[in-house]
Amino acid sequence: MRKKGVLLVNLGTPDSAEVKDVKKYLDQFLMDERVIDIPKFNRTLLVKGIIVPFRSPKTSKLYKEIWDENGSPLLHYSKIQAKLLQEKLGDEYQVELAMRYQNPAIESALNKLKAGLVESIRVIPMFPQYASASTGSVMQLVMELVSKWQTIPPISLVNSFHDNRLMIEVFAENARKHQPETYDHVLFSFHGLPERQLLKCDHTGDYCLKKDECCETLNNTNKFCYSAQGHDTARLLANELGIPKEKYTVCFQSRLGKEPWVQPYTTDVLKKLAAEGKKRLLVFSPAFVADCLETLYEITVEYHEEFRELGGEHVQLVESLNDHPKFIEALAELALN
Ligand SMILES: C=CC1=C(C)c2cc3[nH]c(cc4nc(cc5[nH]c(cc1n2)c(C)c5CCC(=O)O)C(CCC(=O)O)=C4C)c(C)c3C=C
Ligand SMILES: [Fe+2]
Ligand SMILES: [Fe+2]
Repeated sequence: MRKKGVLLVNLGTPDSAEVKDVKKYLDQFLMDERVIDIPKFNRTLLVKGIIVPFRSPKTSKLYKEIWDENGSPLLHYSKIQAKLLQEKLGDEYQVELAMRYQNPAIESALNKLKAGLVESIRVIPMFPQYASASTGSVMQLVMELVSKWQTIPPISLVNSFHDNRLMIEVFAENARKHQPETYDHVLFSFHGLPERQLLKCDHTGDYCLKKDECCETLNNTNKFCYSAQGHDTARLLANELGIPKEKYTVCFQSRLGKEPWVQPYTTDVLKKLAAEGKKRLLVFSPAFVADCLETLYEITVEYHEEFRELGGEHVQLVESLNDHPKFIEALAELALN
């Protein structure tokens, strides 16, 4: 009997925290036309001439802060997720893990599925909210690679799972360990995205960032909008935990460059909350399914220090989905549908 193929794809991480590997990673990542979506000539000058040489030493230092005996947390948890999913789905399935950038490469994972003579392939980009720069990029590369095969099996791609019931339950469960009611305010801090990329997703050209609070409700016009899907995730989590609207803020971190990114920026929100006298913040990072540089360093170290310097006391990260059995169940559901 032929097996069904499942391909989990996360963003990717450098092969090591050393500058040379960080350079390779940033080069491949930021030269992606869906990530830095400007003409190729300008992108090459910007990425190879400025960002990679100047940013890599700094990024390498940050990676060294989170790198442990298991290597990169993102890759470590992704491997565990793939292994647990294989165990859960059993022998009728062949589960492979890939990273969009660096290793394990999508091409080699797809070749393993091809060698396994799978009867179908289900691709799960590991991003709860759809963005062209993450999910879209994974989809494009998978389709490009498979399009060259002689026999193309039935293939299906998960677009997003921002409202996945089990995922919401796991984040809520992880938050309850910290007693959310004891915090002054809750942040749902998503990875940022250039505003330009949000606008490109608006097929009407007249909705996103043109109407007030455009992303705050999810509707037929903005159903694939990263920000609108993020607000939906936050709303579901707040409902699940009984957090009233005035006690939480949706915000966006990790801005790169000088152009406007989706707002409000997490650092501005920290300043506002500190000025209002808030002392203890609970921070969710629901754009990621595993702890990574953005959760373990940017939130846990940088934002914590920044908030304390502003007069606050504590910034507490809600652990990511990582190896939680209920998240593996969520992945199994996504694989089966
Ligand atoms: C939610 C998924 C992600 C989107 C969308 C995304 C967009 C995006 N990212 C950059 C630039 C950088 N991101 C970096 C790290 C990073 N990004 C994501 C996910 C998304 N990025 C993850 C999971 C990580 C961490 C990986 C890890 O190994 O832990 C970095 C590298 C770190 C740094 O130098 O700051 C950059 C750069 C852009 C420009 C962008 C959208 C256009
Ligand atoms: Fe990123
Ligand atoms: Fe919008």
